[in-house]
Amino acid sequence: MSEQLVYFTSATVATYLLIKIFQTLHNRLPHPPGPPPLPLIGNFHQLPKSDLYLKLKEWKDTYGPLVFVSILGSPVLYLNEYEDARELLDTRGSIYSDRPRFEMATELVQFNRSTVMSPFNRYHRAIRKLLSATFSGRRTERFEGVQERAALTFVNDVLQEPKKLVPFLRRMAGEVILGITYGYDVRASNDPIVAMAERSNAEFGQAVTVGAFLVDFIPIMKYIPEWFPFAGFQKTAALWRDHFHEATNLPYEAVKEAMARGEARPSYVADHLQDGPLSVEDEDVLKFSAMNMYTAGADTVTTVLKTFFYIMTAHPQIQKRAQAEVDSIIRAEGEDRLPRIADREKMPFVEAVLLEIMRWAPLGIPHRLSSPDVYKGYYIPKNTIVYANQCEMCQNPEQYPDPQEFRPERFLDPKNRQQDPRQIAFGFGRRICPGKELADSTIFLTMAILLATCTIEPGLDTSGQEIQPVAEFNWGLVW
Ligand code: HEM
Repeated sequence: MSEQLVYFTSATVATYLLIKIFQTLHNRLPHPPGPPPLPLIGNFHQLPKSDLYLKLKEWKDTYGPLVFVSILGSPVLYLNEYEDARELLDTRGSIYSDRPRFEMATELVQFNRSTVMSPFNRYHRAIRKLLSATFSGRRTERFEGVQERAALTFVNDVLQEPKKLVPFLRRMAGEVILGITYGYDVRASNDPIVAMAERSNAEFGQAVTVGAFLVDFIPIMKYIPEWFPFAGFQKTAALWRDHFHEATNLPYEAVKEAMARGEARPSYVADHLQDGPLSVEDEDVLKFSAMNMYTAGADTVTTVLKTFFYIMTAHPQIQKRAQAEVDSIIRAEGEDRLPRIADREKMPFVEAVLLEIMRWAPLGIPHRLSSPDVYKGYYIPKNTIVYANQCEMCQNPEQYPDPQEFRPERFLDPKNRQQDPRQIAFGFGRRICPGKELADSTIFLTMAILLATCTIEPGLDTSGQEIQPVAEFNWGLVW
């Protein structure tokens, strides 16, 4: 054997032994602390049906910033502090950016083709590259006209029929997102594209409900053919898959046809089709990511603006101060115009109201760890589902004194800068929300236009008494 070969063989054996020793040491390290699990079900029985955030708070108070549980055999880690989320989900993002896999939702129905459920792979990277070319940084500024039109239509509609506030808000969010993604004008009622997207979104919600489908616990069942007795889930999966593809293809094909007629408006899809036809793979990347912008973004924007309405009715003095600030800019020096996004820097109080609203963040969307890791002396196994507990981070009293109080002024004191909650609410690392700039500017502009044109007050009951709204949050994946 040549000297070189001996050298190479010994180096390989030594490396192998080192890796083995390293793995053995890791396996001896404890998991992060958490409530003791039961055999088989783990901590499943301790998860409440609602208000999960209260249980997570209790666990945080007992076990500390990192809480490790096991849910039906799946390891789950809750990150309660911002610094841990930054370190794991951002800095170590190359291994903390996968998503949970659901046999029914992601594999059978194929929701893994949408951005939010895609595994962390080449397909996901291709999606994020395309999205970033249209949506990141200040690139959405060219769509301010779409945002302004949608906000004005909303104000007009809600002044005429205030009871339809929530459906109108949702339509406004849809109009902005579909306008920018496809150059599409949403119809005033019964819009076919919105209807299809909403149907698919509702089916997604059902498909990812833990415990709804046995195939999620017995993955081999996915090979049972559709005609087999008790294989109803296969029929459901096929139907939902068709709906998902229909919702994805229809608006995409409409843009292609409009481009062929020379009538397409600027949009995300048109941006990426203008250089000629795409390969089948690239078309998938574009059309599935386009549809997911609506399904991921409409609910969240609606919820934040609903919270704005609640805050304005609950705190009339905050509304007055915000209105005075908006008026001082748009009616200055004989002007009388609507607010624009460019006015933002001159409206620090309205900005602070927005930040304080964003502090009511929900639990984040789960990431999945794709190889084992060691952190702060704890062993975190491969496939651990990792949640940034954004809700807890935004209520941290060390960062935000009296966190339960709605106090926009907390963001105005230059000597005591408090953390921008958008750094938490839009998630982390390579999965950070790709619609964050669009969401942020849409919310700001809508708030400013509302403050410039309306006064928001509680409704009256039949005896003329004010109905005081109550804040009730459904703290799920969204809020
Ligand atoms: C205030 C409004 C919004 C909030 C608070 C919000 C928050 C989030 C959060 C927390 C995530 C998960 C990040 C992570 O996994 O760490 C996310 C992902 C996502 N958001 Fe948003 N979002 C908002 C609006 C929007 C809008 C308007 C759009 C589209 C126009 C959008 C599109 C998406 C998509 C596609 C993903 C999946 C990203 C991926 O998995 O790579 N979001 N968002």
